[in-house]
Amino acid sequence: MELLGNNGKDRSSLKSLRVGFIGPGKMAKAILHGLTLDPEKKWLSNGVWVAGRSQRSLDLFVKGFDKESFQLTLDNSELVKNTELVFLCVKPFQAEAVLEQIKSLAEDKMIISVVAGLSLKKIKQIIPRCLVVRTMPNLACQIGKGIIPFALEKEDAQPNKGIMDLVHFILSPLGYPLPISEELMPAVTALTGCGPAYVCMLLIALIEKAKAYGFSEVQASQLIEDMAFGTVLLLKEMNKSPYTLLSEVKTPGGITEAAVQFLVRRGWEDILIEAIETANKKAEELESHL
Ligand SMILES: NC(=O)C1=CN([C@@H]2O[C@H](COP(=O)(O)OP(=O)(O)OC[C@H]3O[C@@H](n4cnc5c(N)ncnc54)[C@H](O)[C@@H]3O)[C@@H](O)[C@H]2O)C=CC1
Ligand SMILES: O=C(O)[C@@H]1CCC=N1
Repeated sequence: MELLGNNGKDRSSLKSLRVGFIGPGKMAKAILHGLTLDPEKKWLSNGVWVAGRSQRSLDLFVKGFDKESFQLTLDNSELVKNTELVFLCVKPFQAEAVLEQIKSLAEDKMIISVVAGLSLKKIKQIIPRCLVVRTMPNLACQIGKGIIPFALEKEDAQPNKGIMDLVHFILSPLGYPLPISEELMPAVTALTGCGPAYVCMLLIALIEKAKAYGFSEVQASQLIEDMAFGTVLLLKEMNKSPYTLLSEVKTPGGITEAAVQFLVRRGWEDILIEAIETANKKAEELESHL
């Protein structure tokens, strides 16, 4: 595959790589923002192609960016014709139709799919001669802090090392790329793909309670968001585990312990675990239907 120059080891060919996004939605925008964080700006210098279903969605997508850097199209095939690296960012049930549309033009190109439930096998069934990467990022890609588990096809038992390095190289401006085996995709979908939603639910509950105690909306948001931010930063900067920090906050016989014991009695952890299992099951079901 020419684009990969010597199995991904030759990076000089990447300088001229043209990137495209099919599906100008939330995830594509997060990835685009993430790519702009790359210090060499290598991905955007050749012009970025974006394909969508309506001109309005395309215009909204590039709002806030330098429009000159983009080629917008309503034709997915035109995008694939003009790019070497395609981020597939449509909803799961839209993906197969898109792959069928682009299949004759996508041979020998690289497709990075973020589509939940869409297997490597399914993509290769439709486009046998493309290089495909299956990922499950989260929206923190937008600020270069995403977790990006990815799976590659395996030649024999192991994925090709050169390709693995290349994928790291492409995805690293978005955060933390993590190679995993494809069987774990439903699990990471349930944990880190959906994860920002669980964190937001916790924050919303606390913000609502702060408002009920009489804090203004602005104060309540600041109190809770900064508390959460400080907590995670403390874990990271002091290399502390959540288990340790929990025991440090929880004075024996004290106030935190009263709240923690209540949560344990009410099965808070079990509820969360069941929610993750529900998401995992849903991701597996999606995979069997796509
Ligand atoms: N939102 C999230 O946090 C995450 C989403 N994903 C995956 O990313 C994918 C996209 O999700 P979102 O960005 O949230 O959805 P979205 O609805 O914001 O974006 C999908 C976009 O695809 C466009 N589209 C639909 N059919 C099309 C077609 N035939 N050709 C071109 N464009 C078409 C839609 O108009 C829309 O702009 C999904 O498959 C989802 O599983 C993965 C990880 C996290
Ligand atoms: O809710 C969803 O289906 C997608 C997958 C992970 C996050 N959003």
